Amino acid sequence: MSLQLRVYVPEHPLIKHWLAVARDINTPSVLFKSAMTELGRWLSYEAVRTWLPLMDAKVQTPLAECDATFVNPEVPVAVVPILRAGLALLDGAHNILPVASIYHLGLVRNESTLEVSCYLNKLPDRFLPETRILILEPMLATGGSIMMAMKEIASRGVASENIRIVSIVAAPPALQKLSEIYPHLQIYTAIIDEGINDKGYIIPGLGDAGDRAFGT
Ligand SMILES: O=P(O)(O)OC[C@H]1O[C@H](OP(=O)(O)OP(=O)(O)O)[C@H](O)[C@@H]1O
Ligand SMILES: O=c1cc[nH]c(=O)[nH]1
Ligand SMILES: [Mg+2]
Repeated sequence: MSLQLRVYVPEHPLIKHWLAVARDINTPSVLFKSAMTELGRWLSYEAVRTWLPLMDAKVQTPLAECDATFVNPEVPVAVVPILRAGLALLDGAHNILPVASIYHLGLVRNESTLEVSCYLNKLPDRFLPETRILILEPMLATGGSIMMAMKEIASRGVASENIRIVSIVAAPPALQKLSEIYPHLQIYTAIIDEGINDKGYIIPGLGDAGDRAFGT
């Protein structure tokens, strides 16, 4: 597979640990949800590292004035969780980006055909072009869901350079589709797995992320 897009798998002990917890079939739903929250937190932390716009300023400490650097409050930051499973990453992501706006996008695969349909779209009509958008999509499998999400977001005026994806398990078919259309997109994932089975599940993956996070 030739990949032009940039896929980052951060070498971080907490990411490895929570991925192992999430993968384990014996992990109960309540702990699975915690693992997803932690993965959402640490992968979002890595994803915003070179992406949040900064602003130089001066601050007065109790003792003296000094140079300071803030996150520029004039550049909007948005988080788009792909329901349902993306909701499980939201607490962690929102924890490090507390002023971000949250725009929910509800997508579901037909379990037989794997066709994706949209049942909830709370995206605005347009984003300001400089808006930084973090998409939370834990499973990149066939790529049908993330391609629909990217199309909806990009058509609202944001270049793919300003979009980053946080995923937990990414599979080659989804990465291939993304790279063909969005070569400058950056993806932060806990692991790249070997492939998908004939039912569209990632192998070894972690099973159905939505069902496991919500106990259904
Ligand atoms: O790359 P794809 O083949 O499109 O698969 C990925 C999608 O599959 C799951 O959603 P699902 O349809 O199971 O909905 P859920 O999150 O509500 O469980 C997962 O949460 C992703 O959104
Ligand atoms: O393995 C997979 C693939 C798609 N969606 C999931 O929740 N798990
Ligand atoms: Mg599901």
